Amino acid sequence: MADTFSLQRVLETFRSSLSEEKEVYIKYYIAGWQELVAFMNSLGSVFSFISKDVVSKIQILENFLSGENRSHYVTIQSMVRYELENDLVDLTKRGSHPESGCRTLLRLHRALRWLELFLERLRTSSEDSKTSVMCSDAYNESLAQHHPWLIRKAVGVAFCALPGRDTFFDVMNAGDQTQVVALLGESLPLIAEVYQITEDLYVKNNLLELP
Ligand SMILES: CCCCCCCC/C=C\CCCCCCCC(=O)N[C@@H](COP(=O)(O)O)[C@H](O)/C=C/CCCCCCCCCCCCC
Repeated sequence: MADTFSLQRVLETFRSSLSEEKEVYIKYYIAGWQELVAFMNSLGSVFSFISKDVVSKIQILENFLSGENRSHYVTIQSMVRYELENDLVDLTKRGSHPESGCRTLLRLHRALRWLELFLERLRTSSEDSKTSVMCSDAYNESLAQHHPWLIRKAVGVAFCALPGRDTFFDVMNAGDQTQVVALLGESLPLIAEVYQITEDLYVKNNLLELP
């Protein structure tokens, strides 16, 4: 991974994650998250409890990708099929498969919705918009529904430490603000498509509430 964050690279990894048949390659999906985590780490230690959680989930998926059953973990679709057909998912309460690929990816999938909502707010924001407000509105509309009170409070504190809008535009390394807005406009439909394909798959298999 390169030293500096680049929104273009995030866009490319999510673009690579979509196959011609509209399946989602896990390898590129987690590569996109790795880029985002690198960005979050650069924001300071107040975010480390969040990045540790994402890194541990990426690690679980990477272990599947390199493990003996790796041929079943090429796409999210093949993973869901394999884990369900072989009873490898705890469906109602955590039991013998507490860290299945399906439940682990579901956590990142919910976070992808947060990212989509946040970036859309950033794209349409004005100069005096606050990143903490955009971030927390996007969070309340998505991930917060799945987090207990304590996590919601800790996340709220972390949001107060976010840099301002101009810094966000700068770190995206995509040129001036007009160019960043254009790139966000290009990235968002792609992120939304990856999100929707995964969402439809999870709905179809009744997997949206995995413990
Ligand atoms: C300029 C570039 C655009 C913005 C780049 C943003 C980079 C963000 C990178 C990562 C986002 C956070 C992803 C969070 C995943 C959370 C997964 C989750 O829900 N985990 C909880 C449930 O897991 P289990 O216990 O069931 O295994 C876990 O309990 C959560 C722990 C930590 C709190 C997670 C809070 C998420 C807040 C999302 C906003 C992040 C703000 C980052 C600011 C840029």
